Amino acid sequence: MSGKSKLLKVVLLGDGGVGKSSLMNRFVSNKFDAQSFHTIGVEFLNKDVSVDDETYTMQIWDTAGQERFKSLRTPFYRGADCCLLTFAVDNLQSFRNLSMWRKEFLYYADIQDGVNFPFVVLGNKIDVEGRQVTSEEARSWCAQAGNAPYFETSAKDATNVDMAFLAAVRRLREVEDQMDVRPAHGNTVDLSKAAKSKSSCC
Ligand SMILES: Nc1nc2c(ncn2[C@@H]2O[C@H](COP(=O)(O)OP(=O)(O)OP(=O)(O)O)[C@@H](O)[C@H]2O)c(=O)[nH]1
Repeated sequence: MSGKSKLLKVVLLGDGGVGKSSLMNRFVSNKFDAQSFHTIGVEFLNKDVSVDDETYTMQIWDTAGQERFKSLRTPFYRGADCCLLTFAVDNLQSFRNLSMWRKEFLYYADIQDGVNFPFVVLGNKIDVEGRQVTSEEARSWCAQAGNAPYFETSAKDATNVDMAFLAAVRRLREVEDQMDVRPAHGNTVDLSKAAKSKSSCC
């Protein structure tokens, strides 16, 4: 791939054990380790991709989901271009914690406009029996969280893994396109008022 690809920082978040490292390894190296160890802090891997004729280097940051590693992972959220919020469909608590993960990300990444940030949600381990979260429940959570795209994945058998990561790039492009066409109310300077205030000043 040419040296012109854009670098995208993608952060993977979710409870410990939901399969974040396994998803990253499946996507980047097409490998799966049934004995995957918990991540300590963060790790990252790069993968070059092509989406709608544009090339990108996805820099995927895999974070440690366990609570005790919070202070090690949060400094890495700043500058993220997209965030993959991950839970395991056989673990209800990991689904309930999605709101907490979204909030933690927005706070430490210092992002005010969460609705317009490109999140993608992954319900992983769909190959496992004993599902505790339905697709409808997951979709309805995504709808109220800025309409984040939702994918049901299996890092084990590779179901939808590529699609979910590439969706993060597409979501980012969509959000950027929306921002481009939206009038910039917050930054608009009313020149007539500016002129008035200047004339009344000292
Ligand atoms: N059956 C099945 N097992 C999976 C899948 N994804 C991950 N696992 C297993 O789940 C366990 C935890 O996976 P990890 O990828 O280490 O989870 P993690 O989210 O990175 O965990 P932390 O590093 O603690 O945050 C490992 O034993 C994996 O082999 C999947 O899609 N299906």
